[in-house]
Amino acid sequence: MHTLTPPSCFSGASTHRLSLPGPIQAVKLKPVAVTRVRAGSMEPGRNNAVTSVEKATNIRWHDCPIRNIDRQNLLQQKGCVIWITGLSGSGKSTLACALSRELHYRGHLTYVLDGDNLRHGLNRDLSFKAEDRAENIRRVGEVAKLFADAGVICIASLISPYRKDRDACRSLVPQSTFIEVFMDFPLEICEARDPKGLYKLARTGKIKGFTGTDDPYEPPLNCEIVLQPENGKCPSPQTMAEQVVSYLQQNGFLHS
Ligand SMILES: Nc1ncnc2c1ncn2[C@@H]1O[C@H](COP(=O)(O)OS(=O)(=O)O)[C@@H](OP(=O)(O)O)[C@H]1O
Ligand SMILES: Nc1ncnc2c1ncn2[C@@H]1O[C@H](COP(=O)(O)OP(=O)(O)O)[C@@H](O)[C@H]1O
Repeated sequence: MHTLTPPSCFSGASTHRLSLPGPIQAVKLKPVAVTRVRAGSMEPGRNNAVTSVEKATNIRWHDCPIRNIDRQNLLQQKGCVIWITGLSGSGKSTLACALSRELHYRGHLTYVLDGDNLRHGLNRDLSFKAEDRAENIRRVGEVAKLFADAGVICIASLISPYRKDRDACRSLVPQSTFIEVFMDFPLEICEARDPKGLYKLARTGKIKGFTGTDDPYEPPLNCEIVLQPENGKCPSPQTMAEQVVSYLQQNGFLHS
């Protein structure tokens, strides 16, 4: 059982008192100026729901008295983004689940953002061309940032083939809270697994632009954790999950 400490932003600040919810007062909203994207600027063939979005201006950040540090104290952990990248079939989803389970059993709150799953909803409008992959990664990076800010250990598992897209996600969160994990397993291993039969379809030309066969994958140059075969054998998902948990422990993400 944790003791609730007052939110950090309240200490010594008599003007900042936590008030109990009272009657809701009507707030008169000022009109928000919008910049409309001209119809002519819409890209044909692309999802115009994205390109025609009205960009709001005159918007201000609204701070909330309960902050990240307060949520961290409550959860006894430091929110972070564990970004698992690698080829299809390299074991990203398997590791994400093993890690989530391992941390959950140790009493930590996690959430998995899996590329395949998100393409059923949030990212259902995106294809696999480079700009859509970039948008896919950008959106997941933003969602992961919110989870981490909520104090959650957010595990994102996506191919995320482009270095600049991954680096852009890294830059969204406080330094050291983005932990990039590279599934450094050669194409031959991933292709031999081929659990969804996608490599086979790609090799026979039935899928175009498949990562690793006819689309690029840029390995990280300087990531936090590299997982590789050992003595020609792939470590078990449990062993790899424990390696990531050790990193989290050693770097102060797990308070208890
Ligand atoms: N052309 C092409 N290239 C790569 N992958 C493909 C493609 N078409 C479909 N799939 C399936 O989509 C899954 C990858 O989705 P991601 O969102 O992780 O991809 S990306 O990060 O935007 O590159 C990927 O899942 P994983 O096998 O789990 O990686 C594939 O099952
Ligand atoms: N460490 C591992 N050792 C052996 N097989 C694995 C390992 N990790 C994953 N697999 C198997 O490899 C296949 C691909 O794993 P998956 O997690 O779906 O990869 P990805 O999400 O990168 O596409 C699955 O059939 C899975 O059971």
